[in-house]
Amino acid sequence: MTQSISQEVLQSVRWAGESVDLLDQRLLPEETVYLRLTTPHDVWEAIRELKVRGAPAIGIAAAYGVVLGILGFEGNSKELAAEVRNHADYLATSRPTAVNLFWALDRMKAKAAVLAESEAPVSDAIGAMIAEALLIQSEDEETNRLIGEHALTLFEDGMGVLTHCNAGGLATAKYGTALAPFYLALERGISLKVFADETRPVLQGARLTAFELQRAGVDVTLICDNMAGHVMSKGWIQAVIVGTDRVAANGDVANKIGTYSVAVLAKAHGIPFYVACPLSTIDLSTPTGADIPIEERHPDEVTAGFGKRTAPEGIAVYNPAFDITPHEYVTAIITEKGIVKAPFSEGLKKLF
Ligand SMILES: CSC[C@H]1O[C@H](OP(=O)(O)O)[C@H](O)[C@@H]1O
Repeated sequence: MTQSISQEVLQSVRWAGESVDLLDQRLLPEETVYLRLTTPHDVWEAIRELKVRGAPAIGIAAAYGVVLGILGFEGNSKELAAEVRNHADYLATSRPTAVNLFWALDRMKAKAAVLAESEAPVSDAIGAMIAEALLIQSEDEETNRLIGEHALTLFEDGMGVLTHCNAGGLATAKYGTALAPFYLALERGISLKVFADETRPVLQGARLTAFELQRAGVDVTLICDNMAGHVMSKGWIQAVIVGTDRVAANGDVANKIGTYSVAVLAKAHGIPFYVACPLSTIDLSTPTGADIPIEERHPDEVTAGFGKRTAPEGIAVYNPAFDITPHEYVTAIITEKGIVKAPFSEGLKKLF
């Protein structure tokens, strides 16, 4: 059951003791509404319907979704581990591309397995599972701050930086990945001019990145996706930085649809193209971008987004939510452990 409650802090997701408070990002920027989620299905639906979105935020929400499924569980810790696996496997069906969803769920299953081995009393085991989900969220906050520090070394005062989609605080526990350096730059008096692609069809750039950055006081200019090449040709962009939903072992990057086009334009203009992500988004078990499942979403996102029909009824629609940027177009991958440059296969392995 979900209900709306008011909240001051603009945090994408928060554990509330026996429920999850989740910011309904579909309603931003006009409305700030927190939903109170109480079941794993509530969380599954929130992820599927983009009430919560962004790879790390999805993983955090899913971890809490597992916890919601085991509150009050009666049995032993081995039976609890089986219950955790059931809820995790269900939540894993919500969206296919962001590896953080599976990374977080695997981490919760592994924790439950350790607790089962130790034959911990089930009430202690449930407490430990709650603590693990909270740790996933708190670690992500610190990770993003470190990503921001490393990314900021790549930017100079007065630079124009373009970003695509939303890889900010709303997509993570806090700060964001690609947007983290913008917040740090502001704190340190380094002036960056950010250009945010609106990012059709769901407009995460217009509705979320522009909202987040404007609210923080960052110099941000909103552009339509088809303007990226134009602003680059005018010399207004000295770097591009984006988030990602999954980095393959060879450095190929899955990210919001339109990212590949931006990467090709950046290369054509000799502009560095940076990808910011935590290690939890790097998937060494996926060899290349061709092996990353690309989510296809409902045609209405394209033809009737936000309630206004903008195409004829029944028109054929192709609506992939992500695309793959080959590693050849990536200048560097910025993580909490530092900046990785080509050859990515070697550099990424060394992070672990
Ligand atoms: C920091 S991960 C952000 C990443 O997730 C977004 O996808 P979605 O809004 O569909 O969850 C987009 O690809 C962002 O770059």
